[in-house]
Amino acid sequence: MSTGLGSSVRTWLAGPPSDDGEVERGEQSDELVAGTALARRAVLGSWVVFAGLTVAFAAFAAADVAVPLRYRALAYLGLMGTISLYHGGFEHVVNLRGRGQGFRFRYLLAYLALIVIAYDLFVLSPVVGLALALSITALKAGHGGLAVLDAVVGTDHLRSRVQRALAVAVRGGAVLIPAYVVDPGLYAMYGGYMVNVFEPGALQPFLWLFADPTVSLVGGVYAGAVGAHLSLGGLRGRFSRSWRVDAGETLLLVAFFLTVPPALAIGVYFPCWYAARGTARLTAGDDGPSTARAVIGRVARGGALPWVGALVLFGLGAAFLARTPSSAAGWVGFYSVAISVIAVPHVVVGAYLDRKRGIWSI
Ligand SMILES: CC1=C(/C=C/C(C)=C/C=C/C(C)=C/C=O)C(C)(C)CCC1
Repeated sequence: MSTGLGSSVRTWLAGPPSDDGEVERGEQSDELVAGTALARRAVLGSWVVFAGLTVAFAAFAAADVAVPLRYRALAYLGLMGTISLYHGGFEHVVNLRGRGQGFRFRYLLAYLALIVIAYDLFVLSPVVGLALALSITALKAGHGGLAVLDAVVGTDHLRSRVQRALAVAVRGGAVLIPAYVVDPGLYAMYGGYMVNVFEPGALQPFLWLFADPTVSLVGGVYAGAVGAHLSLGGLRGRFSRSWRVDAGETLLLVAFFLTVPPALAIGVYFPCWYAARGTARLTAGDDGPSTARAVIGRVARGGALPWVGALVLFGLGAAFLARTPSSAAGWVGFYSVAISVIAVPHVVVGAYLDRKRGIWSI
């Protein structure tokens, strides 16, 4: 399409976009990988938080101490509904800055149309909706994570589309698969809460997905993908700095999601990893703000309107629910459906269809 909204997944996988919207192949320029001290500090900060929580939860497990489900669920709802949701809107504000009225209108229209389609999918088949929700969550984490690596650290060890696709799969999969392997029953419970928003019991015929041999198979394939990603990157990038950072982060994410209980882990991941690093990434560009205060001010101003809009939409959704959840974990199910419905256009329109820039542009 000449509108600038056109399929670009393959282009994106080919490498980070350059200023004119084309992709760069092979070696990246120093400017691209330089980032700023601020962006690097945010990356470092995310490592500290994630390593700290991993150690803390490993210690809790060793001491047989469990954080009650209710508090984990409340932490998910609190962190996702504030920082993460706010940042999501801000990504579009940044992306639409300086674009023509016509483009903005088409962007918004495509966004709303996809919300309706994703919602209808949940209504027609909650289990297909759940599969879509999980896929879009992994794609957002995977592609968004790789974009930060492109901008702040560099990805010179990822030499092909296959390697970049593997990086997306491994980073995105980290958000879902380790926790699923550790406690498939808990996953089935949350998945159940998600489908129950539309059709109670819809997950019952699919409980084999949360038992062996499926769990072992999925875990085994994922472990193989992690191994392939790390070894291919190491060999092709000659164990360069970017490979060491990528490998360290990938293993940190896997350890985090193996140790921290799932809803809490996802609730920490999107605000404290995806949003924090995505915001810091902006400072790695030429025209981005360069102090923490300026960055926070810009996010606060830019994200307010879409945040209120999303909260109103979610509020309306909750008000018209046929069955109001009766527990905090039940609300996690509702919120996960709601955020996934808007995450579909977030990723598809905001990244894949936006050929020129996209929410993860540098
Ligand atoms: C809570 C939770 C789940 C679902 C989470 C989802 C679907 C989150 C979506 C987040 C998005 C799209 C964030 C965007 O910023 C699972 C994996 C079923 C089980 C474990 C707990």
